[in-house]
Amino acid sequence: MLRCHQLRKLYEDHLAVDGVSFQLEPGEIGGLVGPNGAGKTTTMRCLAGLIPATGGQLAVADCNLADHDSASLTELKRRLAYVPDDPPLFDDLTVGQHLEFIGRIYNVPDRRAKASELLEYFQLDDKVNAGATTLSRGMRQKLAICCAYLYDPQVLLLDEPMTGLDPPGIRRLLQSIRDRAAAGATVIISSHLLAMIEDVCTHLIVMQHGRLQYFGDVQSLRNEFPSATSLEQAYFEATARELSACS
Ligand SMILES: Nc1ncnc2c1ncn2[C@@H]1O[C@H](COP(=O)(O)OP(=O)(O)OP(=O)(O)O)[C@@H](O)[C@H]1O
Repeated sequence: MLRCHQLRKLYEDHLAVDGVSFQLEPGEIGGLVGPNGAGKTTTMRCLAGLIPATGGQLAVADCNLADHDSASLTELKRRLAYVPDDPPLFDDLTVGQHLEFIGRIYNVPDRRAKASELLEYFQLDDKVNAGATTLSRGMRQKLAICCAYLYDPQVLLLDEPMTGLDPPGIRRLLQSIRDRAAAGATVIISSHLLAMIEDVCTHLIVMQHGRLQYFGDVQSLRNEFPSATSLEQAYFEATARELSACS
């Protein structure tokens, strides 16, 4: 379960996230969308416990992040995976060594078999001995996703996960997200590729200028924007509402 209540994040004098609230249950997939600078990555980083929130209450995978204390953060790390849009890898490790390392620190049973399965699924099996610095952009992204999946986190936060992926890679990633949710994970996927996430999301979280413009399940979205025939159209209507309210 993931609960974000009145989240605020101030960077010095810039209010990047301003009172954002939403909630997702196990099995639900939230599409986090909004223009550049809307506060999506900041929200994800707060939910992942990487940066402290300035205000609000965050409960992620049964960990209360209000105090940002180290015990909660350690427990959260066991239960959550955050894949940033430009995942940091270890330059000195090969693909296989990345998975071996993550498997060891998370104490994953059958880590070798799981790692092989993931590498095969994401068509990285022929790169098992390749150094991280020799990978293409899309391969780096796939490896980071394999590392995240290896320990079966309860909550997955994927920031622009399709960046650099080829069409088969995107298709496999989206199917894997559906499968993870069907197995009980809670997932947030942030993306500008609205047409691609449309079929996978159960909920939509629209942010703009740090504020929540819309949160609800896909059915409510259809009721809220009855004339919109696609997620993209609903997105434009949701983000235009604020502009018209300001003018
Ligand atoms: N470390 C930081 N210090 C100061 N301001 C920051 C910092 N990180 C982000 N910001 C600002 O906070 C706002 C939200 O940034 P954020 O990266 O969360 O947006 P985003 O919705 O993820 O954007 P994009 O779609 O471009 O990735 C922006 O105005 C950005 O300039």
